[in-house]
Amino acid sequence: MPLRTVPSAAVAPSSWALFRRLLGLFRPYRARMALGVLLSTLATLAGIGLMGLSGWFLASMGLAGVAGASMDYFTPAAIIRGAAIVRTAGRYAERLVNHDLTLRVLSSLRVHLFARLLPLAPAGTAFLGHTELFSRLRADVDRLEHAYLAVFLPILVALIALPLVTVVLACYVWPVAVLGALAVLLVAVALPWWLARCGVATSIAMVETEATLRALTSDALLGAAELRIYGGAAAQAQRIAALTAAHGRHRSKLDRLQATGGVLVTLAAQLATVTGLVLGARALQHHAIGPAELAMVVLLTLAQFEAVASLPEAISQLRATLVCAARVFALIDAEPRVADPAASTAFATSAARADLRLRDVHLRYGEDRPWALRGLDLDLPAGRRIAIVGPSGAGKSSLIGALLRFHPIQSGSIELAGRPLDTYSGDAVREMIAVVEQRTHIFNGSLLDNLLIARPDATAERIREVLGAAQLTDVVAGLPEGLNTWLGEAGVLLSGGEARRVAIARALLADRPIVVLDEPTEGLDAHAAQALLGALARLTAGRSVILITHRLEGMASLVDARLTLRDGRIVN
Ligand SMILES: Nc1ncnc2c1ncn2[C@@H]1O[C@H](COP(=O)(O)OP(=O)(O)OP(=O)(O)O)[C@@H](O)[C@H]1O
Repeated sequence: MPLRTVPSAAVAPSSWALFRRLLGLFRPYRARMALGVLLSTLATLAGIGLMGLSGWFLASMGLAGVAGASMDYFTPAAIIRGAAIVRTAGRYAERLVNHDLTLRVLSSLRVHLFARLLPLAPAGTAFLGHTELFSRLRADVDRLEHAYLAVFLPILVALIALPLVTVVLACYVWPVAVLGALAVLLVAVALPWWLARCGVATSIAMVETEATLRALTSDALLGAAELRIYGGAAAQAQRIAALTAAHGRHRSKLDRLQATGGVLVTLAAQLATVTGLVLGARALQHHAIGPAELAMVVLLTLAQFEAVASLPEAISQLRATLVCAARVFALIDAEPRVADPAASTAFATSAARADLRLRDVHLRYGEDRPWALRGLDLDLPAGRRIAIVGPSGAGKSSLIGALLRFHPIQSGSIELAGRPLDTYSGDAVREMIAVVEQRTHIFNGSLLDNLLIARPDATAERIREVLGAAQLTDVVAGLPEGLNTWLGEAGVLLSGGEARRVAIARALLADRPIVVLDEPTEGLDAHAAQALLGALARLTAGRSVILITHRLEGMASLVDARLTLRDGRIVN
């Protein structure tokens, strides 16, 4: 079973453009960002200073002891203690501010992404699938914190802190300062660049493998019953195992690269320190510095690497982060297939005006796909009730999709209340039409939550009324906590027929002038179906009804006329 993965084209925008766009998300939080950078720089400088000062202090104390001289150790000891406190407190505060900032950015990004996704559904999201969308909303967004915390912040801190260290070192032994700066540049720029180059293909492959693995695992869990019935579990498990192994290979290649980076950083730091020691000793010989200052210079040379030590690892992971960013931005940038007009026509909400008129409507799901609707004409004056009867594949669901502005029509016209449908926003159209679909989604919440989606301010009396009309009163009485019973994921506590009735109750509660009923009695026994139809007739009185079905049997009393849909057009 082939699964869609992230197309490599998803990483097409340049890394730099992606990185800049990613950082742009932090712009509204400039003040917090400045505070985070300041605290981080302070903590880093305090750590480096602590090392240098300690070296100087211990060496001075030792020398004073050997020479039998007295020395004021209170002041340097107090400064060292102060630096230690600044380092610890600064690190704590820095974590607090920077992680809080990142979480704020990611949660607002998630909300924004979700808001962008809704208008895309269902036409623009169906091709990706739920797992892929969920994966982008969760895992990809989570990974984006890496760009700020592990890459941008350390680079900025190093850019501010290290020139200061270089200046201090240059005041004592300038060749050590120059050498230290060169070694730090090597570690902070050349090494990460090389590591990123070596890991680029693996990083992309790893993100793609992770996404496919998530999709495959979720598919296997959702289809567990089918896999067991038809014996496909072993093959699915094999596919998951193969992908897990591939993921492991990518991961260990990146880990090896990171480990190599770590070794090279340590090597560069130690080489710089030894060379600093040699150059410092020469300065000592020429009486340019004292012995205690030599200890300070050598330890400062070593300590400055603390500011850049994590960069090679962070930058080697940057590519994977940017791949995730590309996946997230691709969703944000996706244009809805059905665009809302710049200014939506306001509805005169009276049900009496909700005439529907379709002329020569053509709809298909892709240029290479056959027409699902081909020249469909339909008139539904306000308050009229019609049945559209057609075999499977005739275009019944496509008609609903076109009416709700979920799918664009390629030609023809649809008018609602005398105006073209495309002069209304999708939301405005959907405020006029309630639909009970064939495949009803029951949300992971209580029965009451599921009803209130349609009308959050519904009164208890109205809820009782629609429950009665949808033949749900006994079902609710049998639930452990009545209306407040948690229905579980996808309403697992309900039978198919009960879920259908909840959807009907929801549509009735929505109280819209046009009601579309897609196979309302499917899943009900003859007695329950009759009772439901009677209730539907009463409750939909005065509204337009489109009853969509394969067979009208037993439901004819609900409608005034019967139309037949075949091959995408009304044939009688
Ligand atoms: N999202 C989609 N992408 C591509 N093709 C689609 C899509 N939805 C429907 N089709 C195609 O459009 C045609 C009409 O399908 P539609 O679902 O509208 O028929 P239907 O009458 O509702 O069928 P059924 O009664 O089986 O639900 C079919 O050939 C179907 O394969």
